[in-house]
Amino acid sequence: MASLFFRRRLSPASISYKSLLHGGGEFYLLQGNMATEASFGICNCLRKFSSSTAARKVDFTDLTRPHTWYPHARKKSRNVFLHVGPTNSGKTYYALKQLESSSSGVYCGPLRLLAWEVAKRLNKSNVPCDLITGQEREEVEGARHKSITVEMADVTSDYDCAIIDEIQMIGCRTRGSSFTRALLGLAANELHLCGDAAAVPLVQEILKVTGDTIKVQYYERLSPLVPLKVPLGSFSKIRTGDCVVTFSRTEIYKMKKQIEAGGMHRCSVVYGSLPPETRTRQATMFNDASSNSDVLVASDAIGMGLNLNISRIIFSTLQKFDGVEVRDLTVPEIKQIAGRAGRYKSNFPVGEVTCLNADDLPLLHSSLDYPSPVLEWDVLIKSNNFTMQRAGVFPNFDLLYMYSRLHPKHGMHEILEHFMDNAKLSEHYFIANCDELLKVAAIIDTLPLSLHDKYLFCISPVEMDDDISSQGLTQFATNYSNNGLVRLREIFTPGTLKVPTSHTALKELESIHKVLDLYVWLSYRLEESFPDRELASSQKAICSMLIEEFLEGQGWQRPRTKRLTQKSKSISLISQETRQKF
Ligand SMILES: Nc1ncnc2c1ncn2[C@@H]1O[C@H](COP(=O)(O)OP(=O)(O)OP(=O)(O)O)[C@@H](O)[C@H]1O
Ligand SMILES: [Mg+2]
Repeated sequence: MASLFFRRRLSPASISYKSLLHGGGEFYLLQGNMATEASFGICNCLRKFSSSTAARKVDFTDLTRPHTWYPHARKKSRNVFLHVGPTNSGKTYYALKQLESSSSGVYCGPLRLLAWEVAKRLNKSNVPCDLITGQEREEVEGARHKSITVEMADVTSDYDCAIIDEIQMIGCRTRGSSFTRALLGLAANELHLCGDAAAVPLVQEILKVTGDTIKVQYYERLSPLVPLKVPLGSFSKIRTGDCVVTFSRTEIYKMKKQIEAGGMHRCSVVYGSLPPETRTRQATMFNDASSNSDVLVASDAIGMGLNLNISRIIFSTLQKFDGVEVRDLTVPEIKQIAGRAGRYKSNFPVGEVTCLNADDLPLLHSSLDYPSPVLEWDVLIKSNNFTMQRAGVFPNFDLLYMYSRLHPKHGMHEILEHFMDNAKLSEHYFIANCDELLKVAAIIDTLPLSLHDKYLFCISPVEMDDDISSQGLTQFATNYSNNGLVRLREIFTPGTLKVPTSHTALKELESIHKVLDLYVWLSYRLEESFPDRELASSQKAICSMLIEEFLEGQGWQRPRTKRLTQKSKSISLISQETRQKF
């Protein structure tokens, strides 16, 4: 029974490295090769599973030994290097140097933008490098290196060198389990972990049972970051290289308008729900001294690892709405964002940081002075997105499946809830928050889909709080369940996209982009059933082009540099062709 199970699951549709994950989005579990991941502990369960009496004795909710799920990595004695220190201290730079000189390797980043940046950098240094995220596969001939989003980590391949960037994300309530999986599962001779020193004790504890060798290397900031004693006070004092940080999209556009009304500056904008390609172009434009854009207005979407030519960070507020409540920014959040100013080797070697309002300065200064990184975890636990000194873990599909065999009447929602309520964990782990999955499960449980299909829809990059995005998912799942084939045109009419004329229309276009992105994600996992990837991709490009036209209308200017002009042209060409088609 166990082998049949494996054979069936190893069929291309269900497994192939083309995998089950999405990257750069919001929730990620699982990976390319579920069956192999089932590994030692679970294999034993599978064997026992052939006898239903024995199976009943196995507690599939026992997640106390996640390191045993990765037999491939456990066969290696890995040299683990922890590169820790403040922002802008060269951690990622050093690790990437090791990757570049390795015979094969993988960079695992927390964001699509970082994966793109690293792939570009390696290819530029003549190290052919594939780019793989949930929604992209850019393969380069002869590549033995990959730059990926962490959820795409392949725990069945051998690497000479692997990097996991921003390892402190292991404590993130939703995405931490993907970092844990990469940490325990990457089969690399050398594993480089970059991030905050706060992660050191936890990583050391977790790796005590793996037999790996660990070395910790501490870094110092490469260029100074100066907290200013005076607030900005007014946008009339904005200057080239400034980045104003605020957390709502309405505020971002309001501030952009206010700054541009002064007639001295043009602003690029970067925030989470902008399509990633638009975010990159906005950031590139800001970085390019010859473009018109010289000021950035951004949310904390700039907060991780990105290298931007920022001279001064100006916090317009030190509070943000985190989806549940308005709360103060945590110390690490403030440090991460402030750390974007004065990047080493950028146009501004000395960074400055201040607030718009004088009232916020004391909190800013005390946060930047905060001494003990380990204590920071105490602060982290109070924020809703991190947990203290524990790493996220989540049952892989095998466990859910085996549990479901014992409880055939249970839908995905009940199974997930059961794991949430009953999971046994060791003291270093917490079970990842799966609220988003539960919302999807409640919808797809009404459809006659296999558990595997349901699982796929659950882990897809849908934002259930976004009406259009959740409607898109429901429609895709319904059509898939009815016909086994989902044509994009059944849900979306190409040729109807327009430049938004209001903020509501802009938001709608951003959501449509998310639905198209979801289609592309599904098309990489259910290729035959979602055949219109090319159309979805070209429509995504149109969405970002129209959003950029909106930004232009808001005072933003198209870049004048040759490289960027060519980029814009190719996007226009795609859209023209697509428009002609319809
Ligand atoms: N030895 C070096 N020579 C040249 N440039 C360097 C060197 N070290 C770092 N840099 C550059 O300095 C900038 C910051 O380095 P890096 O991105 O590695 O910092 P980091 O510590 O990873 O920061 P963060 O915590 O924000 O991710 C990058 O632009 C990087 O290319
Ligand atoms: Mg870094």
